[in-house]
Amino acid sequence: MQLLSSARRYGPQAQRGGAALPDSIQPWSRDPRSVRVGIVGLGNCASAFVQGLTYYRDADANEPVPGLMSVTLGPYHLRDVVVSAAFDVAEGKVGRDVAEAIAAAPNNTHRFADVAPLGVTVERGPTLDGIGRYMRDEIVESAASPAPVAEILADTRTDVLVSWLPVGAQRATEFYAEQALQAGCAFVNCIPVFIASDEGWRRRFEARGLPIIGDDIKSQVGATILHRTLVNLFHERGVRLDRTYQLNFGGNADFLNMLERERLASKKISKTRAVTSELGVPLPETDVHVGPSDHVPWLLDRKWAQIRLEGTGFGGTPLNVELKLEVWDSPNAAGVVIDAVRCAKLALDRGIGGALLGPSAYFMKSPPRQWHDAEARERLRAFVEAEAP
Ligand SMILES: O=P(O)(O)OC[C@H]1O[C@@H](O)[C@H](O)[C@@H](O)[C@@H]1O
Repeated sequence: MQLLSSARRYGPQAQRGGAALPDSIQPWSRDPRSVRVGIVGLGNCASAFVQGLTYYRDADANEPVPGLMSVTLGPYHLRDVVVSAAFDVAEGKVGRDVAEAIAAAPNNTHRFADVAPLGVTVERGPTLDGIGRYMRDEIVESAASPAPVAEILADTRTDVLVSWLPVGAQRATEFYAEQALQAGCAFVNCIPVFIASDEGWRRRFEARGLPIIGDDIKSQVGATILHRTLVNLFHERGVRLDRTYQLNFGGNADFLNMLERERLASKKISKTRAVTSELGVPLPETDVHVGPSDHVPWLLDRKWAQIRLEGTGFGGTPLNVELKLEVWDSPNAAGVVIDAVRCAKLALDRGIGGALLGPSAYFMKSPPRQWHDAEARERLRAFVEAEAP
């Protein structure tokens, strides 16, 4: 796809690196048959997402397909999701076709599809706080100057902007949320920076009539949903939970980046709240430990989670659960995002703006409103079937 010149639309001062962006870009007519997705951050998660679009292209909507929650969602088959724009900061990715960029270092996820060139070139986004201390050794920053993001989103008629920025990228996340608002895109925030769960941001998306789903992706069968399910089970079956931990380690850039403890504040809050929100009776903070724990390079994009729950059962007897989860981290999250972007597009189609509560609760660890996963799933169904926002 040829990106149209932004100069044509807004004049020279709005070109690459230029300052003046319009307050908002006029809405263009959206294609009712496709979901056009802009990607921020061409890391492992984006790789799994893009590979999935190829891998499941011909999935049969009439039978269950291993690995997929939904082949079709509303009117959209998975093959209706197309990549319209992409942004990164790494020299090995900027200026390349998306299909090539997803294979570039330090990406190290499982390769399960041969992706043909998409005709979409990765644009240079601004770096801001997007490269952590430990990532500086892994990433050579592109020498290109930053592209005018909002204008590219508008020119490429992007419906939904998805953020897969690294943990701790507060300013970069806010920058892209702002660009989505200006360009008229829905926003799906997969990282633990509070946007959908922040009232101020939520109001701004509502005022612009743009949907937002966030924050912090909850994997298909990942550490968070497993831990939540067990905590809820203890409660429902009358076992008192006394203390619990969830230790996560893996070999991808996410885990390397998270060795920088200062970047972790919002991640720990997000993961911990996702678990403690399932508690029937609150526990002292000292008895709950949930978070990323270490980087083990040879695990590549695999994530291992060690989860323990210690409780008190009938007659005061101890009842403990110890489990280990082994997953490929990014493919485990990608399918969830393929559903999230289709929900965001459905909301655009229906003229619904602001936070999508049911989808956010089902897909994300830190939604604006938490529900148990079974209820969130029911609310998601009601949203897709147009019974509720
Ligand atoms: O397995 P969980 O707890 O649902 O979390 C998984 C996701 O958490 C996100 O914060 C990571 O950036 C993703 O890479 C990861 O897949």
